[in-house]
This record gives sequence, C-alpha cells and structure tokens, in this order.
Amino acid sequence: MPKLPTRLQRFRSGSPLSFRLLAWILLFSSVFTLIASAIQIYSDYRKDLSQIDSRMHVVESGYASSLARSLWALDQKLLQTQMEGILSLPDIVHLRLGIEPDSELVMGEIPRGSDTKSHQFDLVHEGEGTFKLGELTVTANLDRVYEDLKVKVGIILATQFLKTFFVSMLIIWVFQHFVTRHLTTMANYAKDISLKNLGTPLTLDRPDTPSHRNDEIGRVSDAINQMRERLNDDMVRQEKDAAEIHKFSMAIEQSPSSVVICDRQWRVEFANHKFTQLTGYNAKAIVGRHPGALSDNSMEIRENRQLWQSIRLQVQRVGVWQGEVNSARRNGERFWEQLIVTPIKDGTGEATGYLILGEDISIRKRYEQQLLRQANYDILTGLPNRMLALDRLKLALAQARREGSMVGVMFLDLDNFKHINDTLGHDAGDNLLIEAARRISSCLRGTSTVARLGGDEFLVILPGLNGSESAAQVAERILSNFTPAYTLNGQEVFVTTSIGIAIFPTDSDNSGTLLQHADAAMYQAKRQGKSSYAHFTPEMSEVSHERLQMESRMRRALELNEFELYFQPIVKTATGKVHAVEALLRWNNPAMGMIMPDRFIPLAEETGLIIAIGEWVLEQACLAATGWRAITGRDIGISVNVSPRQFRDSGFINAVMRALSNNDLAPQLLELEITERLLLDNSIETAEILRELDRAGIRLSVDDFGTGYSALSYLKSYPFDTLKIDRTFINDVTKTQGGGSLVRAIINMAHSLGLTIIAEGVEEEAQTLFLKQEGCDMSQGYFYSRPLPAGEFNEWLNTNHQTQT
Ligand SMILES: Nc1nc2c(ncn2[C@@H]2O[C@@H]3COP(=O)(O)O[C@H]4[C@@H](O)[C@H](n5cnc6c(=O)[nH]c(N)nc65)O[C@@H]4COP(=O)(O)O[C@H]3[C@H]2O)c(=O)[nH]1
Repeated sequence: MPKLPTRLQRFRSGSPLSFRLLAWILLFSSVFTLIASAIQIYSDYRKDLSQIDSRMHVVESGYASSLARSLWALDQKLLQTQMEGILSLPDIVHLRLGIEPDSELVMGEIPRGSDTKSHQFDLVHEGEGTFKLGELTVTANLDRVYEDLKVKVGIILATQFLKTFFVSMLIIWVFQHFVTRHLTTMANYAKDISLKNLGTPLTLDRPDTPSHRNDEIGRVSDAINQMRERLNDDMVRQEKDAAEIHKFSMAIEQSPSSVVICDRQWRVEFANHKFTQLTGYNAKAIVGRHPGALSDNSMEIRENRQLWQSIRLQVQRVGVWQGEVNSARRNGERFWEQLIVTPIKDGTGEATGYLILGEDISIRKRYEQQLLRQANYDILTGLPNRMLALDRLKLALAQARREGSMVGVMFLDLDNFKHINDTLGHDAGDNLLIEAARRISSCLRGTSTVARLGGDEFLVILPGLNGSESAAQVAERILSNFTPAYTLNGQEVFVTTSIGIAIFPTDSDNSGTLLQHADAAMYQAKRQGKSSYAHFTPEMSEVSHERLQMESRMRRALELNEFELYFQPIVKTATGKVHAVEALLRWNNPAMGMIMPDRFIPLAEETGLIIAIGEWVLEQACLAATGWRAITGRDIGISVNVSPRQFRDSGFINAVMRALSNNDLAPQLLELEITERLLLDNSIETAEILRELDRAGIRLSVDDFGTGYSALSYLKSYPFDTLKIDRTFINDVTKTQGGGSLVRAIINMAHSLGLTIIAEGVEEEAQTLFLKQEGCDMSQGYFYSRPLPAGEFNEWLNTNHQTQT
C-alpha cells in the first residue's frame, strides 16, 4: 500500500478532532445559514410580490377614473394610450378590459407556463348616479420575481458557505494551534513514555508564561510532568529496593551457613546453595516439603517428627530454638549440624514464616569426641582413665546403695614396671602396659570396669558382688593371668602385680575412702611379697592418719609463713619474650619438706582451707606483679590458679578486688585460671561470677584444657580470654601425628572464638617450632624456665628482658 505523506498522515492520525470539529461547524453553520437565507429569500420574495400588488393598486388608483372617463367618452384612442401606459409598467404583461355590456379590449400577452398574478377592478362613471362601465383585469408576470429569487438564493448560499468555511477554518486553525497540537504532543509523550525516558520532561511548543502555565493545557502538562516525576522517584526507589533485595538474596545464597526459609505452615519456600551442598537435596525439589521430612526414608521421617515438634513448640513459645542435630544427607550419610530456628515476623509481630540456619559442625564434633575420649580414656591402653573410673565408681556405689549390693574396688600396681621401663626402654614399658591391660580385662565381666589411673596403676570396679570372696576370686584370676611371660623387645619377661581390695559398704561407703583403702591394701599386698592380693583391714588406715596430720599442719602453715609462691614465665611463642607469669604455690614444711600443690591442694579444698590460702596467693601474686614493672619497665601480667571451692565462695570476688586495690594493680594484668571441670555443673552462679569478674576487667582463662569437659561449645557461653592447652597434648605434638593435628585444631578453633592460646608444659625446642608454625600465641614450660622462687625469677626476668630488648 502506498505510504501517505508524513504531514498528511500526521494530520489524519493526529487531528481527528479538527476534522470532526470542522464537520460539525460546517454542518451547523450550513443549517443555520440555510435557514437564515431561506428566511431572507422568502421575505425578499414576499416583498417583490407585495411590490407587484401595490403596483396593481397604483394602477387601480391612478388609472381607474381616467380609464372610466375615456370609456364614458368612448375615446378609444385615449383608452388605448392609457392601457399601453399601464402595460409599460414593470411586470404588467396583460390587460383585459371588459366593456358593458359584452365587449372587451385585450392588450399584452400571458407567457405560456409562467406564474402570473392578476388584479381586477371596476370602471364606474359617477354622475347623477353610479354606472358600471366595465372592469379591467391587470395580469403581472412573476418570472422576474422568480429570477431575482434564484440569483439571490445563489448569491446568499455562496457567500454564506464561503463565510462559514473560512470562519470554520479560522476556528480550526486557532484550535489546532492553541489546543490540538499540544494535546497531540501530550498524547505522543504519554504513548512513548517508558522507564527508559522517565528523566525527560514533557515540553510544549509555546512560551512558558504564567498564563500558559495556568490554563488547562498548562495544568494537564504539569500534571503529566508530576506523574512522570512520581514514576521516576518510584522507579529510583524500586531500583534501589531491587538492588538491596538482590544484595540480600545474593548474601543468603552465598552464605557460608545453610539457609532455609519456610512458610507459616513450615513448608520449605527457599533453600540456599550451601544447604544443597551440605545435605545433597536440590533446593527446588524440596520446595513445599517439611524441613523434617525431606528424606524418602520413612524411619528417618519418624525420627525427625518428634524433634521438629519440639522445635515448633519452642519457637512458638520462646521465639527461637537452637541446638546441635545429627542430620542425614540425601545419600544417608550422617553429619552434625548446629541449627538456629527463628520466626520471620511482619510489622505487626505476626510470624509469616520461619528461618532455619544451619552450620556443619561435624569437624568440631569429631574433635570434641576425640577430646572427650582423651579426657576420659587412656590413650595408650584405651581403658577409662582416672576421671571416668571415678565417675563409674560413684555410679556403681549409687546403684549398690539402691539395690543393697556390694561393690569391690581393686587397686593394681605392676611390681617391677619401673625396672623394665629403665632397662628395656619406654616402648617396651608401653607394650607391657597394653598387654597388662588386656590380661586384666580378660578376667572381668561386662559390668565391671578396668581403668588405668596413671603410670603402672590400674583400678578395677566390680559392681553387684555377693561377698568379698567373689572379689578375691577375680584377684586370683588376674594373678594367674599374669603368670605367662611377656615378650618385650624379643625378650621373655615375667611381670607380677599386687592387688589391694576394698569392699563397699563393708570398708567404707564413700568412693574417696574406698580408693584410699584399696590403695593401702595394695601396699600391704606388696609388703606381703609380690604377686599377691590383700583385703583392706582397719589397721591399714595409717594413710588416713597421715592425712589428718597434714590437715592440722596445713591449718598452721599460713601463720607460720610456710607457703611460698614460685613463678613461671609465660612467653610469646613467636619471640620468646615474657608476656605474663604464673604463680605456683609451694608449701615448705619443716617436717615434710617441700610439698607440691598436687599433694596438698585437694586436701585444702576438702577442708575449706583453700579459701584463706587462695586469698594469700592472690595478695602475694599481685604484690609480685607490681615489682616486675621496675625490672622490665613494662606491664607484665600475673596468672593465679583458682580452685572450684575458692571460686564458689561468696567472698571470692571481694578478695580479688581487694588484692588488686591493695597493690594498686590494673585488673587487666590479673588473669584467673579456672579448670574446665569447674564449668561441668553449668550453673547460673558460675556464669554470673565469671561475668562479674569479666565486667571488672579481669582476664579469665581455661586451665588444663582437654582434661575435663573437652567441649568447645561451652567456651562460647562464658567470657573467657585465654585457653591453656594441657601439657599432655603438647607432649604428643612431636610424638604422634594425631597429637599435632589435635593441637592444630584446638588452636584454630580457639582463635575462631577470639581466644588467646597458651601451650602448657613446653619442654622441647621441637615443640616450640611446631607451636610457632601453628600460630600458638603463648607458651609456658620447662623449655623456657621451671617455676622459680621470687628472687631467682627476678634474675631470670632481668636476663630475659635484656636479651629480648
Ligand atoms: N612436666 C612439666 N610440668 C610443667 C612444665 N611447665 C610447668 N609445669 C608444671 O605444670 C603445672 C602448671 O600449673 P597448672 O596446670 O595450673 O596446675 C597447677 C594448679 O592446678 C595447682 N596449683 C598450683 N598453685 C596453685 C594455687 O596457688 N592455687 C590453686 N588452687 N591451685 C594451684 O597445682 C597444679 C600443679 O602445680 P605445679 O606442681 O606447680 O605444676 C605446674 C608446673 O610446675 C613442663 O614443662 N613440664
């Protein structure tokens, strides 16, 4: 189809209003013009007709008497002249003179087919009476009137049409110029407006004057521009919101934690990439399913049902659920994850869905289990260690009390172990211990426990005994099991054991005393000659006597000034520069000699003397710390051991604060070492005391980490600054491969919790190199210095200070 010229196209498509307007104006004005013209023509026509009428009357009035006279006088010539005179008048075309009685005179002619108009009047003679002489009929031709009428109609129609046309054109031009073209601009602008050109305002092709701004076009264009600005603002806001939503959704998608969002009915709506990575479930495939019922395994779903029911209840009640869950991946593999479940609330506080955050803690769990094993089991023999054995003994006693049964406790010690160790070497000693453990275990029932207490000491717990003879039978079995030779380093070696037996409830009803009694009985068995067993008898309680003696001496030790603090430096692993010092208590008793804390602290704890002794240690330790500034010119912190009983004493916090203020020591320079066993009870009071100390600015450290609780999760709940790795772990780092990786894992995890790490018991250079490499912050041990009395320590400090600066 041929294209229309652009202007025409624009006119057609852009100005239908002008067209319609023109049509309507033309129609209306034509109708009005026609009506007006018709009225005018008709009135002209009427005027012409009345002119003819009046002309006829003029003829009557002007010629009637003269024609009557001519007729009376029978003056034909005059009559004819007069009639010709009438015929010469405009439009008069025919005269008929009827003469009485029956003649007539006709003049003129009536054109055929023409419209005529006639007028008749009588000719009378007025004398002595009135005589009618005849009558004259005057006929006028209306053709001229009609001709005039036609011409007029033509002229009027033409002029009216032209006038109307031009006025319409003018109106249209005015309308087009002032209105329609702007409307077209606005229409095109509105048609073309899109998110891309929202920045371009609508401008009209007319001056921007106040009057223009206030007219209807100005107001409409202003409204369009305001609408554009609002849309623009909305779009900018929307783009910002979209960018933020995009950022958040990317953050959730790339989050290192797994994220699942559920609707109000706990149906999965979204799961991120990490979730798929962790569980193996495709995020899209699980949409609409319950997070506890993703698996096709009905057993698993049943297992999960109870868990998710309690999660749902707690989230509804408390607003959050968190815990460690042993979950299953899609391929059935189990893994540990830490879950946090919270509701997603709207502005009114209504839950619109639920957020489930998950973190894979399998590695941490593995290490925790490893630590737990290390804390409870002897690595060499795989038997329970002292801690676990004591727990089991307590359980066995509790059960025996309930059931009214007996429990046998046996202490075993290998008779010539030290000799074998010294002559055949440690490896042979280790092999001997492993084999001895196997031989003891093989004599026992499933309910019995055999544990290694340390060195060559073993403990056997025999629950549910009928009488002491049963214990004796077990002892005999063990002794006979020891008879065959051991092959160590290719040599046959004979090893015997001595066994001490104490029975609950006959010999004692508490675990500590039972152990002491079994120990005393074992010494008796040794005295009897090796490879024998002995039952406890009251005469053997010499040991308890010793204990009483020690207690009464300890009560006076403070007054007699028998306690002394030794100091051991804690150095920065990277540089060897002293950072802090640990205060270690010694007891110099004239009768007993120098007594190490392991021997007297448990007794001090039991008797409560630890509270007074602990206060003395705090005071002395703070005093010593203030002196080190003078030697080194810098602050050196002091670490003080706190035992559980001392820690829980109501005056403990005051004693700490007093020691600090008496010696004018900044709280940040004091670090209190707390064994992780103290945290075992997980009590609110413990947490409260720790928080109060932390608020006071005092540093807190976990001592002997790995020997007690061994769970890293609790560290998050308490305000600890430092973690001291127990020396048994450090001892292993260069000896076993697993030992190194365990210490590495502890260091990394402690660092991730923001804790400073101190390695205890560093004895060898190889250990320092390992610790340096693993980024262990501080080290302490004989490699740097043994614990030293104050005077010697000051000398050591001076030397360290000079070599390090
Ligand atoms: N094998 C070896 N041992 C090393 C090495 N470096 C340091 N040690 C020893 O390891 C122990 C470290 O102290 P701890 O773990 O707090 O363990 C302390 C602490 O729990 C407790 N203790 C010491 N002083 C006090 C005190 O004033 N109050 C309380 N409540 N307990 C104390 O007694 C425990 C034993 O103290 P000590 O016999 O002085 O034993 C100290 C120290 O002499 C090393 O390289 N190799």
